[in-house]
Amino acid sequence: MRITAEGLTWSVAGLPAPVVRDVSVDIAPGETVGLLGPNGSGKSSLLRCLAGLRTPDAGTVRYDGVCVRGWSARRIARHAAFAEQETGADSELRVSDVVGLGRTPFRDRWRAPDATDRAVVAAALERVGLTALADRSWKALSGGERQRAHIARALAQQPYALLLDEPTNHLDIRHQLELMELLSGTGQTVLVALHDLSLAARYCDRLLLLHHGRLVATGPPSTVLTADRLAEVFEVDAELDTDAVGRPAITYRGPLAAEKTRGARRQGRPGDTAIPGAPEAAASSFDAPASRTPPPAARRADA
Ligand SMILES: Nc1ncnc2c1ncn2[C@@H]1O[C@H](COP(=O)(O)OP(=O)(O)OP(=O)(O)O)[C@@H](O)[C@H]1O
Repeated sequence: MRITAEGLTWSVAGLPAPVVRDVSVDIAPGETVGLLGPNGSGKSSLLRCLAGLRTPDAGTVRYDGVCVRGWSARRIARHAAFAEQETGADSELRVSDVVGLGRTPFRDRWRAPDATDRAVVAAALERVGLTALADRSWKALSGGERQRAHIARALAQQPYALLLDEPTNHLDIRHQLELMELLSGTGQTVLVALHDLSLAARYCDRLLLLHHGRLVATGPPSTVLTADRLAEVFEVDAELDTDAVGRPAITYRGPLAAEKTRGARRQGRPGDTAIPGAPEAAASSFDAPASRTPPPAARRADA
């Protein structure tokens, strides 16, 4: 499924500037796109706008060219699954019940899960390596296990697109790598917010870089991740090299000294139009490559 947004702006009353500011993106079917940006740059808010959980003040979100404004949550959920950073841990449910919530958009309200639902849930648990914990109480899970269960819930939704907010932040390195391999191999459209730039560089086809709510760069990892941009946006001193498969390899020397970052902060504060060093941002926002992999074929009744 292609996800496009044009001129998205989302504000919160009382804040001096919109949280998401005039963002345009075009994510091709089957693409794995990393959403990067410092804390508070608007990644979660943009994901929520794209998942229909926030109504933008301006701009449109389209799934395969159809504007989703006014769509019910159920209809959205039949197209895109959204997994948030943190959710409540007090549930009395079993792990398989939580993953089974991903089947809700396809069931009548009062119908119990059927054999298809159970098979889909079992397959999703298997894909994230949680089969052995299917009957475990949700409350008993570790943070990383819970995070993998949320991914399983999103997979059980059998969406055309996955919108994931920092899905690796509680995972050990093996599970981080496994998850990124899983995501980049699903064939679904994936937009994933990540703080780990190296993971993003290695597994994503393309990156979107947000700063103060604006999209300041988009393109393949090798063009988005440059030493200058890491200095300007993340305020770190980094050295960029190329790894054995041609992806950027980052070595961090440390945070930039305060005097070096003051200029970048001044230039990037709310109200500015764009940060220096990223003049191509607006012009290159619509550079999605042609479809790489078709969306999952056999699914279920559509909206
Ligand atoms: N409902 C809200 N009410 C008030 N402020 C909000 C709300 N939602 C987002 N913000 C503010 O908007 C900014 C962007 O938040 P958002 O969560 O989208 O950033 P983020 O890039 O996902 O950050 P992080 O990397 O820390 O998770 C933050 O300053 C946040 O405090």
